[in-house]
Amino acid sequence: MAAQTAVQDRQGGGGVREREIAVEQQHLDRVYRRLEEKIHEAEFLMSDAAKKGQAGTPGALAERDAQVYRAGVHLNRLNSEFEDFLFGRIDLLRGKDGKKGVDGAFTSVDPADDAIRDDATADIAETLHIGRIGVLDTDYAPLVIDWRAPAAAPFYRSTPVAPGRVVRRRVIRSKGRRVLGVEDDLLRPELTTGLPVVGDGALMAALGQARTHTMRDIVSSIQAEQDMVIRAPAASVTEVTGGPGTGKTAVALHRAAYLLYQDRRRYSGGILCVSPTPLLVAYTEGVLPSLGEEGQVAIRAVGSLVDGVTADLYDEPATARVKGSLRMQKVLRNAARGCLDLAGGAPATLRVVAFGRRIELSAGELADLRHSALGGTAPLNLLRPRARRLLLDALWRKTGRRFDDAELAAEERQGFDEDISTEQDFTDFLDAWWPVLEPRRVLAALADEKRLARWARRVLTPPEVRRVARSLRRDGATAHDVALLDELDTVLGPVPKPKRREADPLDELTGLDEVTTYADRMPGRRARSERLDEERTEYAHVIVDEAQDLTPMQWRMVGRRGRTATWTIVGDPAQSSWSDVEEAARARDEALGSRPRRRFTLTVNYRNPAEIAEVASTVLALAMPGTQSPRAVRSTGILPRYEVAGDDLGADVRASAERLLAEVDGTVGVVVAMNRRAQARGWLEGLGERVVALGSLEAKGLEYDATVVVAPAEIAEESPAGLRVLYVALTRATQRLTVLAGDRDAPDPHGIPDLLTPLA
Ligand SMILES: Nc1ncnc2c1ncn2[C@@H]1O[C@H](COP(=O)(O)OP(=O)(O)OP(=O)(O)O)[C@@H](O)[C@H]1O
Repeated sequence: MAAQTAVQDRQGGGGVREREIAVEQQHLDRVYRRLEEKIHEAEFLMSDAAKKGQAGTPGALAERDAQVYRAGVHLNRLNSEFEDFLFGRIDLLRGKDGKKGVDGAFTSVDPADDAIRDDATADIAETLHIGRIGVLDTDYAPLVIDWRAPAAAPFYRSTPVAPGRVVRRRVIRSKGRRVLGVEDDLLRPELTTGLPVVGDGALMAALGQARTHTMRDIVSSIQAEQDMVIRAPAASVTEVTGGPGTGKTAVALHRAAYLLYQDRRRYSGGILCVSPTPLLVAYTEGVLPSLGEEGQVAIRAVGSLVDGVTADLYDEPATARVKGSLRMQKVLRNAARGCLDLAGGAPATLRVVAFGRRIELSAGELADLRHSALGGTAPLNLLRPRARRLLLDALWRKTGRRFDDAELAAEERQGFDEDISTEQDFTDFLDAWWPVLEPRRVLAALADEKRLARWARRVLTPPEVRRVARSLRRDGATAHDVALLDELDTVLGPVPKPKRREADPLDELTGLDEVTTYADRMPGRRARSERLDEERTEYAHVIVDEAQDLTPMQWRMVGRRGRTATWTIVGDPAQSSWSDVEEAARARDEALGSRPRRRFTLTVNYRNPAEIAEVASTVLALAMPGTQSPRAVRSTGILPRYEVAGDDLGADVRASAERLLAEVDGTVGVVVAMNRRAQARGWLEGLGERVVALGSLEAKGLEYDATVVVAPAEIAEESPAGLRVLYVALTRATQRLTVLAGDRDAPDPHGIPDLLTPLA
């Protein structure tokens, strides 16, 4: 019966949709009335706190700060204009144990034994609305359940196969205070409950929407296998693999929001999310604020993990391979030591005057001293005091002074040390002989091929040396250089800072760990929050997106930021642009140590229609034979278009892009080989903001309504991992794909390049 009702309503039976929208509107109105009351309460608390500001005793001030903090956070969240503050509803059968949890909802997942009568009728015992934050009514009944609360889990987890207590799942679409639509999924179609069912389900509605240049959250349509990952306990390492479009990035970001909700105090230590490119950071960084979370999560490109450096260049694949390999550790250690000699200006000998006569350390003696100072593994800048001491010891020995009385000897020695070490000649010598080294200076020194060859002897081959030196002579840095700088930071140790200025009174004001969102937004405190962000080098949780692309040296860099952290790592080996997959896997193991890992696999492709996924899978079969493609969740009936470029590649690319712009409402991405990036931008000039040109490596993680993949063979031949990079390029479109064969492709009579032709 109910199933029949559903069918009728999906076919647009009467005013059911309008009636159901009106029902949800009523609920939303009630929620907003309650929110307004709570905003007034929070405002009252704020002004009350301001009055206490005049009280003056330390206890009152601390209480005031805590109160201002709490009220501010609250007010901020309430005032945020969420496009769809309330987005879900579940109608449930009576639960097994009839117990309620702290959020006011029944806790049992399973229906009571007698919840369903013999004639397959049942009553709805509980209706829960799900939203971005929880709201309780004056009588503590839940008006809205936070999507991360345990009571909201069935909204995401229930499936027709395992529905639990859920009879109907509804996604509510609203804008501001207006409900615009509802989409229902009936999870127990066999039951008669009298619930109307409207629409075709929320997932398909979400997937069909036009894309913009920023990622949307998926909070209203998270699927069961994704929910398992999002809510997995934060123990040690959570590893998620899955093909393109399976929601790995989305899931990782929602997990960050979930972890903060679960244990805000623990994660006040910060969550770091590492992304492969600045483009992917820009694409994803709006998701957490839309989930009501910001402040505690830093999303950074792997090339922006070291303060003061931004990677704005790319390395050729062969250079990246060398710079990313673990062999660079040895080269950098040699270089750091070598740089002690390079600083220049240190006289060959050290001469000082003591006790009225000259004393001198010869070049040979100095070399021995340096050798013994360097024994051990401490960072070079931290060895400077030791080097200074060894110099003073050696000079003292040269004075030939002997004392029978130990106390007198110690006194004399102390006087000697003070005299010598304040002498200009000695301090100048020390600065030149054991200079304080900065990572950038050492890295710059590697640009000299002869020097690098010396430091890399028996570690890198001559062609490798040439490549690395040449790449470092450019102005700017790559994401691989940033990992080298970070390694050097460890090899060299901290650069002694000039004396600290007076303590900032704000440092004392916020004893609370959760300085956070509210404090960040207070005018005048911005500078402090930025400073905190800069100073934070260790995090409580580290998320690595596109983990398959981190080089061993980058793993070391990221690993240093999460020594005591829990981890979420998402990636897909089939999309790796790193040529030595095994070396990267070893480095990952080293970064993660022996922490236990919990593994998940996502299996459904939500991005590409089946028609596009099929083309991509032919390339996957070449790139990683035997790898399973994820199952595309929908099909559009629109086949990829194949074209063959003529003499003017640029004009053909532009024409393809123009055609796609006319066919889709949202974005168009044009993917070219890395060395054509600038050229491609020129081809698309004037076509507007909906279209972008991307180098193959820049396309990682992004998506567009439509894409043009230009000259597949060029992309595939760019590097040893080229076929995997091409696989990435082919999996970016949500609706339409055009493949434009170039010079190096061998298209068949239908224009299909040989690389994209299924193997016989
Ligand atoms: N449950 C869902 N509901 C709605 N949209 C979803 C869902 N899961 C994923 N998507 C959408 O599918 C697209 C792909 O998601 P995402 O970028 O997170 O995938 P990915 O696995 O990281 O892909 P890739 O490996 O290609 O980078 C996004 O547009 C995302 O919003």
